[in-house]
Amino acid sequence: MTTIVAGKQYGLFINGKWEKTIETMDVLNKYNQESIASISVAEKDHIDKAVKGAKDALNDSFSPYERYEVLMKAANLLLERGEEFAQVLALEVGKPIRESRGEIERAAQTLVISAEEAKRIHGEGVPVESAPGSENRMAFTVRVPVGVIAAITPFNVPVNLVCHKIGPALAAGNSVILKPAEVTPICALMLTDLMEEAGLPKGRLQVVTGEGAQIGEWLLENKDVNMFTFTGSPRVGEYLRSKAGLRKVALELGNNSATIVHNDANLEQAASLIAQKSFNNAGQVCISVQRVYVQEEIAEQFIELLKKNTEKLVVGDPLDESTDIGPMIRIGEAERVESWVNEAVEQGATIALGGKRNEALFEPTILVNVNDDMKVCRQEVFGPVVSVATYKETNEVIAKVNDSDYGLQAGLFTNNLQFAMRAAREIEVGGLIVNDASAYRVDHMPYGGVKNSGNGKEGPKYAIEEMTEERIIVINL
Ligand SMILES: NC(=O)C1=CN([C@@H]2O[C@H](COP(=O)(O)OP(=O)(O)OC[C@H]3O[C@@H](n4cnc5c(N)ncnc54)[C@H](O)[C@@H]3O)[C@@H](O)[C@H]2O)C=CC1
Ligand SMILES: O=C(O)[C@H](O)CS(=O)(=O)O
Repeated sequence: MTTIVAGKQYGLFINGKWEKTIETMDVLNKYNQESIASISVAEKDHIDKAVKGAKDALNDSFSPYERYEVLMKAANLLLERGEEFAQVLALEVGKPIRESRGEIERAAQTLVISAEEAKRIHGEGVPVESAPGSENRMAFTVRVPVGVIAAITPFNVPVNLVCHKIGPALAAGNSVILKPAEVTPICALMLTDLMEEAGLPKGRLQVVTGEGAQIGEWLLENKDVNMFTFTGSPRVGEYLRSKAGLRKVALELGNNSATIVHNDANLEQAASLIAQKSFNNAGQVCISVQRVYVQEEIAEQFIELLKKNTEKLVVGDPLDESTDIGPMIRIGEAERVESWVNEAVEQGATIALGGKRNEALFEPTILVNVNDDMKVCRQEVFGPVVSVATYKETNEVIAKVNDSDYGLQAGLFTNNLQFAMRAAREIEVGGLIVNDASAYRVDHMPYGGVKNSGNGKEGPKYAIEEMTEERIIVINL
């Protein structure tokens, strides 16, 4: 185990200082359930001190170019320490080491993109003089930071999704109070050290750890928090929105991602990509492929190819270079997934591959003969299970994909341009990925969903728009 975390107690990061608390929470190695380190548990006064410090920091200048320099330095430091972060990711998330390295590379990219966007924040000229009586006036808009942003992040992608919050927020001139997931907080705490080393001015980033619901309440009560940006479950997202009042709330929530395989698709390509993107991070990715709709006449051939690609995947210790699928975040979550699979079988589904659990490890599982009302289709599995159903024609499959409370991203394998463009218009999602699976994402693209998948867009350029206010300046000459 990497020595940097072994047995360490991490403090809260408030106004540039680490503060340890008497009460602590253990962070577990998700493969063997042993404690790897502990985190401090914030009390209300810590939260209020952090919010005040974040607000006060807004008075200290931090120019766009300085933000660019700090974020670029942070990206370089992250790449230099990539292996350390990857090892900790593998420990605290259970994410296979090869996949963890990929997350670090993406997170550094997210910081670079944020740095570049820091230099491109602008308003526009507004031709007020075209209004009768305004011939002698001129106007333009400017974008100003919203102020203090509370950023709350999920357990599954704890480096890149933290960077998707703090990168754009800092690039736009805000201060951030980060509350990482209590089950996978260590990388965020390591990132905090790194941001300070990169020259981030004191107070611009505050990091608090502890009981999510309790800290959430204290942040909601504090009216000096100007915005909430949340990535996590619809349950919590909806709660935050209901309590935030008139403050901005950006929500990146759940999904039960569908991917369509049409009869003219490249089946080898579809089966390979869907196998990979159904089981990354043990399926704990909100755009992970969960529902596959394959056209009837090619279904048998496709399912065999999907099985062939899936049975190659190695389940095991995330620190082992050969591992493709590590443990789920909790044994309880693996037990939930197991119960959903067993319930689907009782309702008529067939396990084409997998279905077995060993503690927190769950085999990559393919279900067939499913129907859309089974939990494994209707709800968000957030585990290594993909359900394959068939369809006859395009109207039917578009309706099936849209028959969901969620709408984050969907995939469509076809070479039929008319069908692809019709799907682009009619499938109710934030992103349609043609000739790849629903789980495609690069960090500068607009990313966010509709319906219960949330609102707003991430991707630094788009997040910055949400993390700034547009102000018009009119001059009467
Ligand atoms: N749309 C997206 O980009 C993503 C969505 N997700 C979603 O997140 C979920 C899995 O992540 P989890 O961490 O289990 O989600 P979660 O909603 O349980 O927790 C997310 C964060 O919210 C905090 N939290 C919990 N209760 C809270 C409350 N009452 N007030 C304020 N904060 C609270 C937690 O401590 C954690 O930091 C899945 O539903 C998944 O779909 C995960 C990753 C990306
Ligand atoms: O949806 C998630 O879990 C992540 O946003 C997907 S990604 O950013 O890791 O591609």
